[in-house]
Amino acid sequence: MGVPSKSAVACATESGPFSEPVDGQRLAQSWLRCCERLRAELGDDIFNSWFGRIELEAVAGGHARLSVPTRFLKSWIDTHYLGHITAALAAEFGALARILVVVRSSARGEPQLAAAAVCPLPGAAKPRAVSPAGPERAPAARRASSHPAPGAFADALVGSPLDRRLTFSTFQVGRSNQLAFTAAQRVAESLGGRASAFCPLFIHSAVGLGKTHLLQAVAHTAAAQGRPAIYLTAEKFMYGFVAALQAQTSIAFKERLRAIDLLIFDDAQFLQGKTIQAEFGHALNALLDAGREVIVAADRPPNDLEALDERVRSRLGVGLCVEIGALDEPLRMKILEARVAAARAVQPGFDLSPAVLAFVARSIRSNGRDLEGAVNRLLAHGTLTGAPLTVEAAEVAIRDLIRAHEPKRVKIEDIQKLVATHYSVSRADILSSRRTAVVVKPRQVAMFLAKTLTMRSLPEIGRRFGGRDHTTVLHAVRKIEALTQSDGSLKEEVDLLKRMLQD
Ligand SMILES: Nc1ncnc2c1ncn2[C@@H]1O[C@H](COP(=O)(O)OP(=O)(O)OP(=O)(O)O)[C@@H](O)[C@H]1O
Repeated sequence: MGVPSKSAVACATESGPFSEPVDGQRLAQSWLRCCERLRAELGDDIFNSWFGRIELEAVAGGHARLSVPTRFLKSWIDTHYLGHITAALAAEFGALARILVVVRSSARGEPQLAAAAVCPLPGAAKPRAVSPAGPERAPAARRASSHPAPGAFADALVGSPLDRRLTFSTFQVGRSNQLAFTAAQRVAESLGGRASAFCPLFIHSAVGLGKTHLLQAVAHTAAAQGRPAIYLTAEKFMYGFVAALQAQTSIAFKERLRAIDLLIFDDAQFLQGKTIQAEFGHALNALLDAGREVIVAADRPPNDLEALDERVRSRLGVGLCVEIGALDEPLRMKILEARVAAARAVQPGFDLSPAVLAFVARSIRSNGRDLEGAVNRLLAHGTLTGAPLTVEAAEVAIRDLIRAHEPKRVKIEDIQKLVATHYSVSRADILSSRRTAVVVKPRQVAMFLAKTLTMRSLPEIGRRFGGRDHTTVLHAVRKIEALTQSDGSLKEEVDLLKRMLQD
């Protein structure tokens, strides 16, 4: 346990219940009692999450000054727990005119535990009586910052497993991922030095477009350099935090997390639970304030992570935010060729003709995972049949992968039903020969949708709309096309119907 520094203790001069500065020993003992009260009042979870790093620095002149390591924690305490702290301090020192929470130095390195009274870790031996003579760390604080704790806590900080194939050299670069690739490389190169200019780096994309691949590439580079970095999925973080709470080592967990140079955080969209999110925000702030490097990936940009606390979102959004776009055909081809070359290392006879490669690159547009799946299918097909792989055979082998991503087939009958319901007419009205405005408009909209959402020809659509001529259909299509250019609300209506039919 440390002693409040002389200057901190003596700085307040106003009169009040404690117009004389409280001496270090009394301060430390009183704060320990406050902590016990707060823990009893708020429960272990909340206490361990928020109060472990608060230090009572001074009580004098009717004022108390507490310090915390980050701005985030300060604002959290100010908003949520100032009343509790005020009451706990009042029980020790009588009513105080002002409670001030300040942020301690954000320089790298350990918090200045020696200069203030800190709360004990749960389960730690009670701190010895404080010596007013000089700075000395509490046994609990010493354990938190320098020794790995056993069991669940140690396991929680091992990080998520890395796939050794996911490196920068196996990542294929194209138009849609060039920026994300370059930024991730910069983060990897800046390790150990100052944080890159665009920290935190936030990478987002739809599934399977290479976020994890890039993040793990950064982690491999860090590992090769022997830097203190950790790759964590949101799931692993949540497991680690809950395990640490259960093992009553959450403060040590947080200390360890904040001692790293680089946090690589994947699948941020899965972060759930208020306490856990708050902890993540807390760790994030501590790292960023200390100039550490942070890289985060999610399936959407920070602002769209609705489940995340507003403050975490905005903190994530202050650095560089990069989207990986859909893989275009040349990039799909590069990924396929690289995969085939890797497969050949395991099975030397394996190859795909340029025609098959082109067919796969053209047909599988979804993502890297499906491209990988396609190569595995074709490899298995070749191994099992021993026959040369034609485009026709390849089509059969990967048919389900292609189908899974084809746009939903829309039926003319469904269009007619939906449009009729939307305009409050019957399907029979749409198919009838009635020419009143109330029926003509829905009929024309339905014909337009049939032409744009299905592969049917004009004559076939005419037949399906009560045996009309194809010129009638063409007229309807042109008319709705023209109207949607000038009439915004009709355009919205048609777009909505389209979305409803395609979902
Ligand atoms: N540009 C690329 N070069 C090489 N492989 C790629 C590329 N993009 C994606 N892949 C491969 O596609 C597969 C899926 O990629 P990854 O897991 O990185 O996607 P993700 O964006 O993290 O997806 P999710 O959102 O589902 O987590 C991996 O095997 C990865 O190696």
